[in-house]
Amino acid sequence: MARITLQDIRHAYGPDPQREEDWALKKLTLELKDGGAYALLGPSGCGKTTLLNLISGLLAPTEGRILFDGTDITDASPEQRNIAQVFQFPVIYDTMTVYSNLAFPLRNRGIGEKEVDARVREIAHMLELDATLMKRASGLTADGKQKISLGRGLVRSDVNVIMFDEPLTVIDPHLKWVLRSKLKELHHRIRRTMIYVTHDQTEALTFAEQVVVMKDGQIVQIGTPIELFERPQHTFVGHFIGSPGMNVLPCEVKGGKAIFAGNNVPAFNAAAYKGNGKTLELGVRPEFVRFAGDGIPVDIVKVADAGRYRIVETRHQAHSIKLLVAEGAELPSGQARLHFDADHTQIYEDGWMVS
Ligand SMILES: Nc1ncnc2c1ncn2[C@@H]1O[C@H](COP(=O)(O)OP(=O)(O)OP(=O)(O)O)[C@@H](O)[C@H]1O
Repeated sequence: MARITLQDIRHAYGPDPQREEDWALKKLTLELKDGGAYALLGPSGCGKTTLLNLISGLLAPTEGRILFDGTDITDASPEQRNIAQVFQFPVIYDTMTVYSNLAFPLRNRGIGEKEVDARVREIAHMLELDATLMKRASGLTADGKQKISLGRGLVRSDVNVIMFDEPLTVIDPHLKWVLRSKLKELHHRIRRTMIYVTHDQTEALTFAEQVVVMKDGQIVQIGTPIELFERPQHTFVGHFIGSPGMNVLPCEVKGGKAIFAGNNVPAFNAAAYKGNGKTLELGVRPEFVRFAGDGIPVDIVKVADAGRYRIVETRHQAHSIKLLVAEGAELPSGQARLHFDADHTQIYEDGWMVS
């Protein structure tokens, strides 16, 4: 296991990067704790795979250093870094049995058969592969084959880090949630440093203790699922995480008070605003908006059933504001007034939360 440090890392694929957009990964410093469960989360093209490949050694950074437990491994090969990787698609030997596939990474390192057998059976049991252990891998479904890939990634106990790159893509939707929770459980049991790359917020939030949210080659926030929900440091995090995402509304701040379309809106960090950023916005998640006797006047434009609650879309002038209302709770019709929970209403300056 290892603590992973990325020091002033930057990466460009082309030669001679000049402009900001030439960098696939903008300058970042990041420390991943020994034994932590991390997710790299962000939309396609934000730099997740680039970051993962820099850690695994498939790519050499244009700038900066990478350390494992304080030792500089920037120039070390992927083999020297001692990493296990699970990819989007199964990487297995079709002609071998499930058992031999799982045993392979261990036998390859000269581990004794007694230990091989114990590890293989333990991992197979965790992944519910016991019944198929002596079957040929070729006979398994795509789900089953990907479980073998996961098992091969998890079976060694001497790796510095286990990396998962969108590992559940080929998994049937109904099995996805089973494996998501299984991986979390596995992390609790084996406590290896794990990095999980995904663009799916549910996967990231279920698996990780710390989620690294990325956008345009930059890290916009690192936090626990609760921190990302309660205190998005950037409007992008507010939008990207949550369903529906955070309401982001234009505002002004005067004398330490936020004003949205002529309405005073208490916001927990309004008094901290001192700058003169180009864009000022307030953010409040639909979970922290409620109907009230007085407050911002709105028209109700749409109600969508989402199971245990309804998503109500309202409009104030040209601005859409969404809120969640519990199933069975009474809904006003036509017009209503909204109250934002001040502790969960925050001001953003040029996209970043004012602090
Ligand atoms: N081999 C390459 N050569 C040139 N540019 C690349 C290369 N690989 C990635 N890029 C560019 O670097 C940026 C980051 O890509 P990266 O694959 O790291 O993003 P990602 O978040 O993993 O996306 P996805 O989820 O689609 O895999 C993108 O603009 C991409 O076009």
